[in-house]
Amino acid sequence: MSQSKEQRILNFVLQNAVRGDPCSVLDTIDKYCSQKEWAMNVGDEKGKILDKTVEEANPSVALELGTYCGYSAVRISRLLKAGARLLTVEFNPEFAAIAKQMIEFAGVQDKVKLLEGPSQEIIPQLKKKYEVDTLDFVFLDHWKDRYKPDTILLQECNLLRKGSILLADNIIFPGAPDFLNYVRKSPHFQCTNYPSHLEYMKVEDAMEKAVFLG
Ligand SMILES: O=C(NCCc1nnc(-c2ccc3[nH]cnc3c2)[nH]1)c1cc(-c2ccc(F)cc2)cc(O)c1O
Ligand SMILES: [Mg+2]
Repeated sequence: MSQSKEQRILNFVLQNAVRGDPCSVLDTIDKYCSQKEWAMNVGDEKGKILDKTVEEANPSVALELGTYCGYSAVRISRLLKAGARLLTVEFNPEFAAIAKQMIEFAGVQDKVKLLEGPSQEIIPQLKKKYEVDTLDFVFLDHWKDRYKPDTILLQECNLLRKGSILLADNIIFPGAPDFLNYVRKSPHFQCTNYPSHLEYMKVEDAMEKAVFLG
């Protein structure tokens, strides 16, 4: 059976990156996906916006929706303080299996918990099953039509507190228009737009930060 693109990305990392070095893993994925095969990692340009937002949040508990190959899970967890943790949700079992190996190779497995399943099922379990009180940071990078319903679900489950920071990828391409409309019109969010480009391409994209006001 021919290998998947995601398996080829993982193999390239296993053969070319430095085990236990998150930056080397990120650089190696970016090298492969810019030179050989495009893939939907957040990439280095938007990754720098992600870095700044994670540093601003300095989260004890962070949530990522949409693990994919684990690029942003490695990117986020490399910045977490001692004792802090990232919960990352992946729906696709093949992606989850690749991400698990990527996270372990990067050496950040002690900071990351990979949860397999649909976000709408996992979010309501976070408090009781995963011992979450509230989330300090949320990175939305999963199916774009899930951003708005999952943001509403996070509020309904009392998982956000005054100052919780949400960062959403792909605001322009593929786009998440209902989410953007919702957070920008809501009195409960203070929004900031960060123009950028689609990973590994010259195509316009953007990220949106939405701070929960309580
Ligand atoms: O679809 C994307 N990302 C989503 C992957 C995912 N990985 N995991 C999930 C999940 C996880 C739990 C879920 N629970 C319920 N749905 C779920 C979906 N979704 C995506 C697509 C593009 C893109 C750009 C240009 C193109 F021409 C084609 C594509 C760019 C990006 O930066 C993306 O992030
Ligand atoms: Mg994305």
